[in-house]
Amino acid sequence: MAKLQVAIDLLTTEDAIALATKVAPYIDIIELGTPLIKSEGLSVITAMKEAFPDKKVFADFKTADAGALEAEMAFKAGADYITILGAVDDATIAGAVAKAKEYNRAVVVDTIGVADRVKRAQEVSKLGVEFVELHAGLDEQAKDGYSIQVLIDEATNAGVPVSIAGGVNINSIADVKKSGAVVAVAGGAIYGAEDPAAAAKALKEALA
Ligand SMILES: O=C(CO)[C@H](O)[C@H](O)COP(=O)(O)O
Repeated sequence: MAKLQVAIDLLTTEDAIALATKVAPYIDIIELGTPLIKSEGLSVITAMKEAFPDKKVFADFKTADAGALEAEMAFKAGADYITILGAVDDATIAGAVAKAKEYNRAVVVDTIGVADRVKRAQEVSKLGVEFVELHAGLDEQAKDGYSIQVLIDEATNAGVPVSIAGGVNINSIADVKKSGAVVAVAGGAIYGAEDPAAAAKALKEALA
């Protein structure tokens, strides 16, 4: 069954932990968004892992260089996963993967900004990453004509383990599931909901 990842794009540790507390029963992976980590620093990773030791904590670093160094920072702070950008040199991804092996953690490649996401997903999968995030970021989603269907079609054809991120919600979750993605990432559909727990529960049930 595909896992459900909540992307916490809030700005304080307090708000992030409060949200995670509400949705934890329905969530497999807790993602600390890039703005949250920039706002609070590495301490938010440590606080989240201490609060939820049984959940996977995903640090959305979106690292562009110094993969080994940044991976070590994330893993030492308590992260189970770090994201490295797919648009960068293979050496950056390979450096992070080597560190992940040392710490028994994992690397996820984020394809935000990559023109051919499927081709890059297939390439970086050979470097030993856990899975590849087929991702349309918040700015891309805000553009006229954006549809998550493009990510769903890409996941269906990827042939390597992928997640989908970019507007996953209750209307798209059935197609996300059908695509074979190993993880469905939902941010705004959960933290922006009037009842985040109910929203997470509905998404989790749709993946079952
Ligand atoms: O990484 C991100 C932005 O860069 C978001 O966390 C990701 O796009 C998922 O959020 P949403 O479901 O709100 O699109």
